[in-house]
Amino acid sequence: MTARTSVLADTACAGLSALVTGAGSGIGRAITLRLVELGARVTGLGRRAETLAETGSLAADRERYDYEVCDVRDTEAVVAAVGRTGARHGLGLLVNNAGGQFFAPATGISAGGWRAVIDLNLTAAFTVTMAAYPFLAEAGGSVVNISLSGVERGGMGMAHSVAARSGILGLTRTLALEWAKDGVRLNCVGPGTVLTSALSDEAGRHVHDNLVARGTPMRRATAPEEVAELVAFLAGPAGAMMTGQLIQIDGGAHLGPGLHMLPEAYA
Ligand SMILES: CCCCCCC/C=C/C(=O)SCCNC(=O)CCNC(=O)[C@H](O)C(C)(C)COP(=O)(O)OP(=O)(O)OC[C@H]1O[C@@H](n2cnc3c(N)ncnc32)[C@H](O)[C@@H]1OP(=O)(O)O
Ligand SMILES: NC(=O)C1=CN([C@@H]2O[C@H](COP(=O)(O)OP(=O)(O)OC[C@H]3O[C@@H](n4cnc5c(N)ncnc54)[C@H](OP(=O)(O)O)[C@@H]3O)[C@@H](O)[C@H]2O)C=CC1
Repeated sequence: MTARTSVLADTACAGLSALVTGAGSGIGRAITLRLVELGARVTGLGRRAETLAETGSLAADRERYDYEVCDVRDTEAVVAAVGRTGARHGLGLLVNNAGGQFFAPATGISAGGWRAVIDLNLTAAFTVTMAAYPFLAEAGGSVVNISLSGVERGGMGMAHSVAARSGILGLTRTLALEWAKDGVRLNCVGPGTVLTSALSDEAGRHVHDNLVARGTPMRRATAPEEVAELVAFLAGPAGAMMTGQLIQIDGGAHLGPGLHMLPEAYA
């Protein structure tokens, strides 16, 4: 079965100003393109100008997209980029999507490797969210943090990343409580296997042979556009009473054998 992803009204995000980290590829690009298509204006963040610009060339309306080159692990750069974006356009939605990790058993993760993944997947999201807060509070906006399917059960080969994303879940729920008074909502979306080139490059055949065929009860990958539709839903009026949630979009992977990055998990 293939994915039918476009279910929202054409103007579902009209008037929304959004910031998407990692907008130059994969899931972040799909989210950006869908938000623009639904009427939002989006600033993309990432380290590579070329890929960020390419996202703009694919957008339904290039006038409603711009980008900032910024390493989200660089606090000063984040504060400046988010400040410029908020001052220019306001901020009704932040999507913390930039992230990633290498796959290794915990015994293969050095102190430096641990730090790199925690910095990218936990600390950077905290930094971006804090920089965005004044603008989100002004707009009564929301945050969507891109997490992992099965983050609450664990995943072999992902100790650093699961630890970071579990931290994000705790942060999401705590800020959902603290910022409800400002009308700011925060949610997590946990994709299962999404066939982006980043994943294929890192995991090769393991993706189809194990993650999809054995780890996913519905036996297919999640399309990036399906993740994008869910993010748009959460950002718009239909999501107005949803906060502090983790929504898994993974074909049931978190209920079945789960997704693991060490092939021995499926032996
Ligand atoms: C609950 C389970 C769910 C499972 C399903 C979820 C499937 C998930 C899919 C995805 O996330 S798709 C995206 C996949 N692609 C990526 O994730 C690639 C992204 N990688 C990166 O962004 C970077 O490699 C990094 C991980 C952020 C590291 O970047 P950095 O520039 O900081 O790296 P380095 O300076 O090169 O190295 C820092 C440190 O890390 C060690 N290291 C790097 N790679 C490996 C490796 N393959 N194995 C072991 N260690 C590694 C490196 O040696 C350095 O450590 P020290 O030398 O300082 O000790
Ligand atoms: N693909 C999958 O199956 C799944 C993915 N995820 C998560 O979804 C998110 C997107 O993944 P996916 O689209 O597959 O992967 P990609 O590698 O395509 O996307 C990651 C994006 O983040 C950006 N990025 C990485 N590091 C930094 C940084 N330090 N500063 C700014 N931007 C950065 C990259 O751009 P640039 O290099 O230009 O900076 C890139 O555009 C990640 O958090 C990933 O872990 C979760 C579950 C499953």
